[in-house]
Amino acid sequence: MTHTEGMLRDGALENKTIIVTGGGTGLGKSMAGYFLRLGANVVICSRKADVLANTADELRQSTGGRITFVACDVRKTEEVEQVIARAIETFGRVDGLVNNSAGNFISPTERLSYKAVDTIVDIVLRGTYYFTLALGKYWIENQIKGTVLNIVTTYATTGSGWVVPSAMAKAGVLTMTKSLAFEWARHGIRLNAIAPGPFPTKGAWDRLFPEELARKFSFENRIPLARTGDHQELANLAAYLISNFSAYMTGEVITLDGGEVLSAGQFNFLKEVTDDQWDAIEDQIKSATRTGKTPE
Ligand SMILES: CCCCCCCCCCC/C=C/C(=O)SCCNC(=O)CCNC(=O)[C@H](O)C(C)(C)COP(=O)(O)OP(=O)(O)OC[C@H]1O[C@@H](n2cnc3c(N)ncnc32)[C@H](O)[C@@H]1OP(=O)(O)O
Ligand SMILES: NC(=O)C1=CN([C@@H]2O[C@H](COP(=O)(O)OP(=O)(O)OC[C@H]3O[C@@H](n4cnc5c(N)ncnc54)[C@H](OP(=O)(O)O)[C@@H]3O)[C@@H](O)[C@H]2O)C=CC1
Repeated sequence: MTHTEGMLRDGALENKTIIVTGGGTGLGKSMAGYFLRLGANVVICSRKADVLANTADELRQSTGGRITFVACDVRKTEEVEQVIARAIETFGRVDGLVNNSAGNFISPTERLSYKAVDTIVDIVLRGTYYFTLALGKYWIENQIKGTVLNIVTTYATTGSGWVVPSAMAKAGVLTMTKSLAFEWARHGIRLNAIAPGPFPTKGAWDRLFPEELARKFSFENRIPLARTGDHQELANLAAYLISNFSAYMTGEVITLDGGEVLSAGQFNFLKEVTDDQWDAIEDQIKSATRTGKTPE
């Protein structure tokens, strides 16, 4: 068994219909593909109909699963409602939602226009709560114990410069996850989140790790486990969180980042110390301890 293999058993998502926003590309596409392999019906949506159509064809062929797509800008409530209506029309009901659509780019904040900030916040925060609110109303009215999975980021908790609109919006999504998890638990609706570290995708790399940066920074130095994530690792966790296997978990955010977020540890700079230096340091500390000991 390796980390690039599917984790859940065949049929683990049988009879579930799951909407994956931003499911035409990147991590959304990988999650959608794995959900199909586990027997789910999948609806993918985003703005680009041609990208969605190609992905739906590809995944239908590679998995033999049931998938449909609807073009939708998550910032428009009427389009969000159309996706849900089409999912119900096609598959009879909706059981799960993965809020994965996002917009982001690195920039010094003082260079941003108001519109640039609004664009990111609207896609990430507004888009997520529009979809969650619309489905929550449907689930409560129809007594369906739905599940929401929100894809956030590690800096939703730590904060981060140079991606401030995304950090503000993802933090809002995280707070919504926890708040609604409590409020809607009485309806059997669960909400959880994943905070991924770096997982190579064209969308993220073009906007957050362009060539100019890639030449200067290496993931091997940055990430304790010395690699980026594999899409299947994220899909495995997502499938678990959207499945009934996680029925007792709600309001949780799970970090999947090879330990990247732990770099704030105050003594982590000691990574640079060699074995010989440690021998000398140990001697110094022990000697200071002996000198400082109170005589018996
Ligand atoms: C050292 C190691 C670090 C490695 C890090 C690795 C990666 C870690 C990942 C961390 C977390 C990742 C989170 C993610 O969200 S990744 C997902 C990224 N994917 C996308 O963003 C896909 C969708 N994005 C887009 O479509 C566009 O990028 C955009 C969000 C901008 C939306 O496009 P749209 O066409 O709707 O908008 P406009 O082009 O009209 O732009 C709107 C305003 O924004 C201004 N803008 C756009 N880009 C920039 C820029 N680069 N800098 C400054 N301003 C920008 C644009 O000018 C518009 O404003 P104005 O009209 O006022 O000019
Ligand atoms: N890759 C990584 O390292 C990390 C990613 N993440 C998160 O993972 C998720 C997926 O990102 P990733 O796969 O890397 O990047 P992608 O760019 O591939 O995915 C973003 C998706 O969002 C869709 N989208 C953008 N704007 C809208 C909109 N207005 N309405 C509907 N859909 C929209 C895009 O499709 P379209 O353009 O057709 O609308 C695209 O499919 C995001 O939430 C991101 O924040 C978090 C941490 C790290």
